[in-house]
Amino acid sequence: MSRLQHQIEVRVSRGETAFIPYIMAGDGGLSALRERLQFLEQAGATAVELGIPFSDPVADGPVIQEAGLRALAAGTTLRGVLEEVASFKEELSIPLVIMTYYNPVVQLELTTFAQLAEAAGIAGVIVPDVPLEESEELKAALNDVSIDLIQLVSLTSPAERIGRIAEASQGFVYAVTVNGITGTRQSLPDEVFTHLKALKAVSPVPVMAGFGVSLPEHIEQLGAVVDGVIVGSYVVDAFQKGAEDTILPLIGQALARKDRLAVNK
Ligand SMILES: O=P(O)(O)OC[C@@H](O)[C@@H](O)c1c[nH]c2ccccc12
Repeated sequence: MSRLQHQIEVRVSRGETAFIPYIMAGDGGLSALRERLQFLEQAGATAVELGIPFSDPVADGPVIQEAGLRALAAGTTLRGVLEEVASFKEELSIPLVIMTYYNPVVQLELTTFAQLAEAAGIAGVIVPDVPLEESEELKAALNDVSIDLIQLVSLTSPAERIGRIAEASQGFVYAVTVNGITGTRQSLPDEVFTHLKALKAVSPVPVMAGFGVSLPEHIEQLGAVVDGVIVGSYVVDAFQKGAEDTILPLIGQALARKDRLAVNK
């Protein structure tokens, strides 16, 4: 079974909400990566989504875009990140998910990417600009080395498409809770919860909700309907300010057991 799916299910079976922070690889220099990953593992993250900087990040909001620019200025490349992770992977026990646009993958070549990712112990890959219909080749290359290809689903897609995406997704399915770009915000619209429940009901893999999650309340509310949350901009901003301790209350909320009676009903 998928390592990612297993880790998420372990957390959920304990009554927790799975928590996947996103960080931009190479922000703060590639040498900061190892320490940041260790910090997140020790703090209780379920897995980490590791972003690869790219010059044209169409889905990224301003915080992630700026982190990407800093990482690019520091000379960060997809190959460099994977080689760096390979050098310390034994020290980490939580799974890593690479988030990259397709262009850097194509430049590296699909099979080289898959081999380097395998050598780095990567568990899953997210490529937001490869739609389901065009993902076969990428999926085959990754599955050859036992790496999951995670699909993103927009909650406003037709029900039939949502079902197909969840069926095809491996490790978990990434539920995008806002139309638009990444970034923090105050409250989650009501219809998000209705859509998430519908997705959860049809998905054979765990459902992780991301985009705009930045407060403990968001995690409490989302944890009641899905398996976990992904937090990007808040985490990237915290590391950049040297204020990573402000991530701890979010992880604390995710680790707090939900009311078991309610959950088991
Ligand atoms: O930053 P937010 O709103 O917390 O959302 C997570 C997001 O940043 C991360 O998962 C991500 C960064 N870039 C992406 C591009 C597409 C999908 C997802 C992402």
